[in-house]
Amino acid sequence: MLIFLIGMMGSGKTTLGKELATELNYSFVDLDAFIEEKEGRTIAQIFEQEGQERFRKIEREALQTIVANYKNAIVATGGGTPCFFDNMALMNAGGETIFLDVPAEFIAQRLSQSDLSTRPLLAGKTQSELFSFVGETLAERRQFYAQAKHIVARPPYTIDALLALFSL
Ligand SMILES: Nc1ncnc2c1ncn2[C@@H]1O[C@H](COP(=O)(O)OP(=O)(O)OP(=O)(O)O)[C@@H](O)[C@H]1O
Ligand SMILES: O=C(O)C1=C[C@@H](O)[C@@H](O)[C@H](O)C1
Ligand SMILES: [Mg+2]
Repeated sequence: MLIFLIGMMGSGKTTLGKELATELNYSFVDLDAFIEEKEGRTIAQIFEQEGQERFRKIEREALQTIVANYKNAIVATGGGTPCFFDNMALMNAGGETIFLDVPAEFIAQRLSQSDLSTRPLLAGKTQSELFSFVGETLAERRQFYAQAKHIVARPPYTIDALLALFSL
């Protein structure tokens, strides 16, 4: 089974995805890391050198490669992945999708304690800009995220909550 974790930057896709893969003895694929390895440069460099539009095409192709080549894997997607092309339909057809619906205030709080320079959409933002950006972006993206087959909408955001979705 392929399980895609979706949600905003900072919702915990990478952190929870790694734990879930270990628990299920599945492979773990982080879409951002997969792209960085394939391209030989960081996400920030891709944005800087070629812009977001090109990044979204690279991201779409990487997602197609993963759907075609992995069988039992947890895939932590990028925060924007569900919102471009028909990526949501591709993931729903290829496996199970789980939206980590973490409130904007939690996310902004977590992100404010992390390194923003690796996240090009957040780099250089002040604390108050970060809080408004997260709130507004989540509101815009919700229509895409909400197409997930499963939604974890309240704490605790733990792997037990994810395992319970599949009665595992
Ligand atoms: N359940 C949690 N409780 C508290 N903090 C958490 C939790 N999950 C993740 N974090 C922290 O939040 C930050 C972002 O988590 P993580 O990198 O897993 O998010 P992400 O969804 O993969 O984000 P991105 O889309 O930017 O890759 C990290 O600093 C992580 O330690
Ligand atoms: O939310 C987003 O649009 C992004 C999230 C990250 O995972 C990266 O994919 C990139 O920084 C863009
Ligand atoms: Mg991540």
